[in-house]
Amino acid sequence: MVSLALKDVGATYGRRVVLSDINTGTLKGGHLTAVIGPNAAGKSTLFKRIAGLAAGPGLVHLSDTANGAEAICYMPQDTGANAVLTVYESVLLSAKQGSGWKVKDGELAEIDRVLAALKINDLAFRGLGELSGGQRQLVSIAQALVRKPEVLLMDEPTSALDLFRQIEVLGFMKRLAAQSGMAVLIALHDLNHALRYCEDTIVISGGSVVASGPTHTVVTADMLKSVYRVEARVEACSRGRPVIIVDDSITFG
Ligand SMILES: Nc1ncnc2c1ncn2[C@@H]1O[C@H](COP(=O)(O)OP(=O)(O)OP(=O)(O)O)[C@@H](O)[C@H]1O
Repeated sequence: MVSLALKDVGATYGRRVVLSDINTGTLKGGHLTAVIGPNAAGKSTLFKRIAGLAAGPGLVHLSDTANGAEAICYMPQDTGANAVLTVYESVLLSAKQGSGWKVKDGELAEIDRVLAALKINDLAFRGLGELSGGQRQLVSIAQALVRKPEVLLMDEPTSALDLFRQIEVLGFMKRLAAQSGMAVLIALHDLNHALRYCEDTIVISGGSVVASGPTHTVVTADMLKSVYRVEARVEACSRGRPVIIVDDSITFG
């Protein structure tokens, strides 16, 4: 099963240093890791650096991969819609990326399977340009999944989805990771989703990792206060699951 580890990783845009000294333990395939932190902390930049789309020092170390650097797929936060293509064509194009244009029956069946799993098969022959924001986000997830990555970096994949689809997609990703051994890193702003679906969590603030480990040990009232500047409690709900209750924002000084 694939695993990923970051050693002294940094990222720069030109001369601007955005991330520095990012070290992680081994991030194992088979489960979801949340990457959380305030706006502009560096979450997207970290994903771009891991995917080789941003420059910087340090080592992104992949072990036990069948495909090397090709194993990594980055699903960006904002996906431009090529209005000329249908949903099906765009997903097929993504599946064929870097592997020639001959299409096998199995590949078409895989596209059908992914569209059905995300419950968007009814959109297959609609133009991308005529979709809603949430529909486009589901298509982006389909485009990433048909590439069968070993490491999938999902940048706020549920930000445009309604409540039903948020929990459907995250539950589906959790089952898929467990079945396939894929390592999934998900940038999230909804920390209750991190608590519910992600075994591990990495907290980025100001371009550095300020906490990491099993989610329930990382998402605490103290972290919410120091990193997010909110007064909050993590309490068990009536079903025994931990949930965050935010009481107030904190203004320092
Ligand atoms: N192409 C770029 N050139 C220069 N600076 C950039 C570029 N992209 C991002 N930045 C800067 O890098 C910092 C980190 O941005 P990044 O997008 O990684 O944050 P983020 O944690 O994903 O934020 P958000 O939660 O708001 O999406 C920010 O200060 C941002 O302005």
